[in-house]
Amino acid sequence: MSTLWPDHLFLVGCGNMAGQMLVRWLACGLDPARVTVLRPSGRAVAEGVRVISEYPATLPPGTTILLGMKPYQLADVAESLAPISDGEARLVSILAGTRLADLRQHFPAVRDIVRAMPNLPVGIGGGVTALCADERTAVEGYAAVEALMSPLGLVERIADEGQFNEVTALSGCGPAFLFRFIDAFARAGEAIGLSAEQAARMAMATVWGSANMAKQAADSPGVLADRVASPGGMTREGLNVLDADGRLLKLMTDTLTAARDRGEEMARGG
Ligand SMILES: NC(=O)c1ccc[n+]([C@@H]2O[C@H](COP(=O)([O-])OP(=O)(O)OC[C@H]3O[C@@H](n4cnc5c(N)ncnc54)[C@H](OP(=O)(O)O)[C@@H]3O)[C@@H](O)[C@H]2O)c1
Ligand code: PRO
Repeated sequence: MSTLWPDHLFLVGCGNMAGQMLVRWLACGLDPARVTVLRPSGRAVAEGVRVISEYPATLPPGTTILLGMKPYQLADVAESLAPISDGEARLVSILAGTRLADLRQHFPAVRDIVRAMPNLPVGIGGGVTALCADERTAVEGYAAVEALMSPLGLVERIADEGQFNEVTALSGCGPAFLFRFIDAFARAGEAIGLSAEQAARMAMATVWGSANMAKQAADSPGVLADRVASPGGMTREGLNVLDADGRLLKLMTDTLTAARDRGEEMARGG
């Protein structure tokens, strides 16, 4: 896997999201000596990884920078980071709602800039990472970032950056929606009379088994749902509730629309 890794990886921020990416990279063989994390708290990250809270005077040659702080901090971070980021550095941003054009404006000297949207399950190699680059980014630079993301799970190139907020709503925010679903599923089990612990255990195992089965099956999830439902049986009555007036589909569409629209507001500086 050694060809996956940049000569040096410089993480700006290492919280929930970038932290999970780093966990997976280290588990897959990235040498911690090749990693520097800049975080204001200076809190340790992992054995062998250097943590700093002030910007260095220079970055090592062949550095890939990962922007993993909050989107609104871009201007502040760029003020210190852009002067030490030359054309040899490669920049990857996971900042939600932050366009390639904004990144280019803040880092004019950097040639290879890739916008990425990972999600939290990357930490166990079961994530989704969407990528997008503009024409100024070299083909090899884009491919190198794609290779770096490959141990994290599914990697999808998005040709049209205009779809990046839709992608973020689906896969970037998606784990939150699914965690909420699992929680509600378990609590509904409790509401109809099961113990909280047993309902939580059984809901989780049901979701896990169904997701894995759906991933392997030749048939679509829609067909699989019908296969659970015996004519005139219990499942059909339940599905009728989810399906009435397209209720579940409408709920999910409204959820993704709200998340997508927030990304558009953020891109406008909101
Ligand atoms: N959470 C997700 O599921 C997810 C998914 C995709 C993309 N994202 C994107 O990932 C980014 C981080 O989100 P998160 O959920 O990981 O947030 P988080 O857990 O709050 O992490 C933010 C990180 O930024 C660091 N930081 C704070 N101020 C900084 C500064 N001035 N300069 C440099 N670093 C600074 C923090 O340092 P300390 O550790 O020292 O406090 C922390 O490590 C956001 O841009 C978000 O849009 C998040
Ligand atoms: N977390 C980020 C947010 O909530 C983006 C995807 C997941 O803005």
